[in-house]
Amino acid sequence: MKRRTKQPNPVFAGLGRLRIRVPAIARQQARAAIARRTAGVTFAARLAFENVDHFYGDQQTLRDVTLAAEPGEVLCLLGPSGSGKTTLLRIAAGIEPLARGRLFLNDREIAGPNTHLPPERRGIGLMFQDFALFPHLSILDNVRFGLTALSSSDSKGEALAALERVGMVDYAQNYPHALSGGEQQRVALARALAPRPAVLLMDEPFSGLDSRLKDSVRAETLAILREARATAVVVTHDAEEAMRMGDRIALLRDGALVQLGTAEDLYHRPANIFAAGFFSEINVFECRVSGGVAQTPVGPVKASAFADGSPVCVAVRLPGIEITETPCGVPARVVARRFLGVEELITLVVAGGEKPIDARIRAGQLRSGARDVSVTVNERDILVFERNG
Ligand SMILES: Nc1ncnc2c1ncn2[C@@H]1O[C@H](COP(=O)(O)OP(=O)(O)OP(=O)(O)O)[C@@H](O)[C@H]1O
Repeated sequence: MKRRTKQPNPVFAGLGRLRIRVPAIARQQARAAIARRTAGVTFAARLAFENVDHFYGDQQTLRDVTLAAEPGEVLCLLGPSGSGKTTLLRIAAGIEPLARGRLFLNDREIAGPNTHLPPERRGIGLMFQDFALFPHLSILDNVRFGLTALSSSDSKGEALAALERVGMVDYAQNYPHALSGGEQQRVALARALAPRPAVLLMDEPFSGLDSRLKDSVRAETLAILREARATAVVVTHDAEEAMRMGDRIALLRDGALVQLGTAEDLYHRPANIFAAGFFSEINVFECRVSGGVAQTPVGPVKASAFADGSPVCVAVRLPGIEITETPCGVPARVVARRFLGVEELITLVVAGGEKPIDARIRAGQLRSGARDVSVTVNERDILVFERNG
């Protein structure tokens, strides 16, 4: 059972979204504060994990994880549920101890066998999945919460500047329950960025938003992170979100790092079949190599890097399968079609294949009623892996 130290969700009291105008003087203060601070630039740092292990009781949660977020970069931690993404963030924030390994902020060790810098001294900001705004505090006071080291007027100026940056300064006197999910997300971002953390950690920051709002809020958040030049580590389980946001992506599975690279690296050169399947829909065929070729139900595939007799997995991306009624490839029969708008999902049985395969084609490309077809495969959509890789 998970225990997380999250603040309670704001209470939605069903009140209308009343926008309480802040005085013009407050907006001027906010703009002046931004101008003084060269657009609220943070001092981005490098956050590095070295050989980190972690356990919850007997269960090993992280296994020898080594990775770093470079200054000013957005690094996405991607992986299925339970792969250890949140645990890695909690270790970085200092709210979870590590069992082995070291954590560095620039060259300074902040956690290790003999070191544990408390969370409040790390200069690392944490933004939770549910935004964790305090329902009893105004938006302004929510953002001022992390600025207690400043004088009252400075903290007000900084908080207003942070709200101005996310386009929420006019809501400063409102309370969280009167804001939409997207507005709350922006306030949470302002609160996390206001103390100018060296690194900002974000745990599934868009998961509470509906899919339409998600795209725009994600784009805005990315723009704000870029403007603030913050180093950000963003947790997500959605590969497309990681590709949209991350300068680089760290893919985790069962607490271990599978691959670290750009979206292009992970899509075009996945380290194994798991990474390939995480970034695209694939058909998988298990076969043995003979004479540098793997014989699959959709035809022979070049596998010259593998010795004769090697067991391999051949992954074929769904859009890489071409279907025509002209007999020119492997004979197949259409057994199901699903219209998806721009595309169509086609399920086929291929002569000699044990199980049906899927293809994604442009909608309308294949005559309705087409049954006996030919299948060819685009070489760039084929990936071959060692069977146990
Ligand atoms: N407080 C806890 N006590 C015991 N086990 C925990 C605790 N928190 C997490 N776990 C377990 O540790 C493993 C990793 O959890 P973690 O939350 O880091 O994964 P995650 O990749 O963030 O998953 P999700 O995407 O579902 O949030 C899981 O098996 C989870 O059940």
